[in-house]
Amino acid sequence: MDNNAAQNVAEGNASKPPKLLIKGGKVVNADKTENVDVLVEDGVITDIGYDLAAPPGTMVIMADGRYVIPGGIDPHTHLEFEFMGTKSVDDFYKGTRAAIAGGTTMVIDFAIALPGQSLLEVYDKYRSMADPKVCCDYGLHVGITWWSRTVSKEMELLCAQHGVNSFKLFMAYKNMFMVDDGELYEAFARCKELGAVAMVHAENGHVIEKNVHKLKQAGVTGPEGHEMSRPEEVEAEAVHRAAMIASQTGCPLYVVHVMSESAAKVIEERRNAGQTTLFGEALAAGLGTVAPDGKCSFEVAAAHIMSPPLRKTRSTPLALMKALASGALQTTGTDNCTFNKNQKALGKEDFTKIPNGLNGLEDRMSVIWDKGVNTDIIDPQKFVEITSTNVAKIFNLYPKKGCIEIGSEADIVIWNPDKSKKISATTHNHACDFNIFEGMVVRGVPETVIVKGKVCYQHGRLMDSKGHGSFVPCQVFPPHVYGRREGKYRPDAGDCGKAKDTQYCLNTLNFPERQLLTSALQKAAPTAQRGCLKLFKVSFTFSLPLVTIEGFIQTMVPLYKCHSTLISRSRSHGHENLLRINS
Ligand SMILES: NC(=O)NCCC(=O)O
Ligand SMILES: [Zn+2]
Ligand SMILES: [Zn+2]
Repeated sequence: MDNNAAQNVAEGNASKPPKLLIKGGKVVNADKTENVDVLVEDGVITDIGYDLAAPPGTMVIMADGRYVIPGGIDPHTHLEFEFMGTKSVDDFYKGTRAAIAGGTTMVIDFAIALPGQSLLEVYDKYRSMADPKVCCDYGLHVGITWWSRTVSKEMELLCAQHGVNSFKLFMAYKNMFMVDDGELYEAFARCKELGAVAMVHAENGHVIEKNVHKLKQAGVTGPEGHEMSRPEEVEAEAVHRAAMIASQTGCPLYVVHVMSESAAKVIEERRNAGQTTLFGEALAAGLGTVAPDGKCSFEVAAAHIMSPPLRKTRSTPLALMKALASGALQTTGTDNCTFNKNQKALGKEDFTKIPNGLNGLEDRMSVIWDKGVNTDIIDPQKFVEITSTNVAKIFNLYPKKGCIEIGSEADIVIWNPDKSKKISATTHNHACDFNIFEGMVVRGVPETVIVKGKVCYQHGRLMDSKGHGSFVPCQVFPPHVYGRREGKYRPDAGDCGKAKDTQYCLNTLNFPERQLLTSALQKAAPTAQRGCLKLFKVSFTFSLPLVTIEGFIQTMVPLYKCHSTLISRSRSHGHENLLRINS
């Protein structure tokens, strides 16, 4: 490194980040691992290759023996969130600082409008809280807790003018955030029209209310009542219901904080049945720990309370990790929503008043590496996929984020798989006074964290990065979710009249997409015959998202035991969009 570059890094506040050359590391993307060097200029990756030379003024970072991975993207945080009569203590400064210390270089937070409140107003409020102080980039999901024509219109404005492409609906928190099935339907249908991703907090709020009432009648007021009131099936039922409504509206659905094996199973089953735009997110908390046993103090029990609850079942973390490994779940977040002990004490006499939420933002990457990679359940590529790439794809940030490619933003982590750390509230960078992973020793830590080309963390030291991050607009119609579109999306296009023989014009097939695709494939299948390897060929014209169809066919075709499947787009048959499967 030359003198100027060295001084910039030492000060940590250079206005223009120096050029960086990361040498000797193993670059891991979700789809490949290569021993290559990475050159960064002006916050962007400008070259990747063998033995790259350092241009003048370049800071060279040696990464021998370490992995070079895309910075983590946490799709689920609640920073300075006003909730249950108090406010989460990690604000956009402390929270994003803690994120960087753990190898996360972007967060997506939730701007949640209260019933009757304008979505635009709450969005503006979040922008003004976050913009001046975020240390890394951030995006916003908007929470919808009521339904009206105004809400519908504001969703459109948020998508068209404000860089929002995802909306969260709540099936729990009755009388606070909860919407009913009709409102879910309206919101999902609107998301589909706008090309947005619907998100859901899936728990049955009515059943929880009844259970709370029964528990209180029986004299249960302590924190143990929380999990008792929200058993696994209460979560699983809501996941199923939300997925069904998403299917009926044709809307992609992202289930946040999947906390139980039963809920993960519902997602897996529906995906296997063809609902391939159903996505599920596990949390660091659910992967790394379980609910404490009943003998612990109020303080400890309350600190672990979130919704859906951390499960007592000791097999849950492993089951969730396996669900990520198999692709049944796709992403990991944290739901970082931190409260101090004095805030948790609001529920000392009544468990329903304990503010729901816990930490994870700083520890997510190491906890998942330790519980997933070190145990051989996932490999480093899968780690990258579930901590960064899939989030970038689902929320349309890819390939700007979520990968190490030429042209991508330089959000890069040099990951030391051999170094360990002991997690503790006494040393963490969060604002809260408790850490649910207290005492856990994790092997695999970030050594250097580069955010948009600036070294923001190195060897345990955080550089001052207040305001270094910025808001990242997320565009609608993520190709990963809605398919690759050319021109205008045509959800209502009619039969083109050109489909012949084994061709089915899917323009005529609207809802429910899955059943219609199934029967179309079944009609094509006789030439293949169930269970044999005979060739068959079928072409579809479609107005549906390509990814939906590709994903569907990839799950369907093996049912017919076809030898191999090639799916390609063709324009040669006079169909604007022709999907051909050769098997
Ligand atoms: N999850 C939780 O307990 N707190 C944050 C709000 C939410 O995501 O439901
Ligand atoms: Zn939630
Ligand atoms: Zn949340």
